[in-house]
Amino acid sequence: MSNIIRIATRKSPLAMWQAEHVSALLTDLHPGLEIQIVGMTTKGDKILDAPLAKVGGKGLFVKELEQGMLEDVADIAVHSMKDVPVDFPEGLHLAVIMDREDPRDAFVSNRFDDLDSLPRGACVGTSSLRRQCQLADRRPDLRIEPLRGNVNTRLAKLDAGEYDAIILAAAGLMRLGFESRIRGRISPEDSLPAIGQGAIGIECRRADPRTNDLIAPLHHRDTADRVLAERAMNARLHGGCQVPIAGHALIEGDRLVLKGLVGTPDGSRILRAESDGPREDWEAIGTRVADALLAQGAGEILSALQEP
Ligand SMILES: NCc1[nH]cc(CCC(=O)O)c1CC(=O)O
Repeated sequence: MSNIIRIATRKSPLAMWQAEHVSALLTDLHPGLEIQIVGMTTKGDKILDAPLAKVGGKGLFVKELEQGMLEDVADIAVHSMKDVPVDFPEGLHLAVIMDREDPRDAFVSNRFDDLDSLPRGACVGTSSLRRQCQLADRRPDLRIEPLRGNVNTRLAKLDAGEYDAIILAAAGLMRLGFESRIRGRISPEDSLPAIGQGAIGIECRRADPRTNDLIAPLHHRDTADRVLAERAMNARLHGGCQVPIAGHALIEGDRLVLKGLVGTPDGSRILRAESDGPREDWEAIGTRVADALLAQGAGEILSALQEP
């Protein structure tokens, strides 16, 4: 056992790519280490017709992987940080946050160059309340239609003519070799990215020093400080479910700057806040941005959305 690391992952092409990526980095770091990839189907992969916000939110994609580590059928789980809930089950922790890919949203279309070129009333696919809210604010005339499924499925639906354009994370497209499908990257001013977007995290058992030591070199401090600030904001704002919240941090020298946003799905209200401070104060910065949003009424917006 001592020379093997078992990676729990979802079986979607993006999740598999990310697991293989971590596998390749670990075998480079530790020659002789053997990696086994344990593919799992999560509840979130099975329920494809309902909006995620309605069926229980993001945790649906990680619970089975966490169970695998607790039951010792896997040693680590590789996640898109965007999909990782704020809290971890007893005994597990987020050991590593890896170097971030482009965190921006991407505009993907076969006919149009960017948001501004879309004709009045054009149909745009996204199931993310965060993207929907910012899109509706900028272009209230657009028809925004739900779009679920993995990245490959979403591209296929665009190609089948179901939408004039779709919005996806640039990171997922780049990882899967679809960079050429990106017509434009949407600036954070126009679409503030999701908390953790573009970053990969590795979760493992706390009481497993061997595994923690083996993966530690994959930790990327700049990305970690940024993503932890974004997550601290999220923790203060609510907890779990899928809601129109965006958070994006940058490092400038030894300072960390965090922008946050909460809005209504129809874009009729959008609250924004920003704060900065020494990078090691990521938690306080995240909390400050959340408090500034709450002072503007974010609590009412979020609780209205979470009512059954
Ligand atoms: N919600 C699914 C998901 N989780 C992570 C990514 C993209 C990769 C990343 O953010 O690291 C995607 C697809 C998308 O939003 O287009």
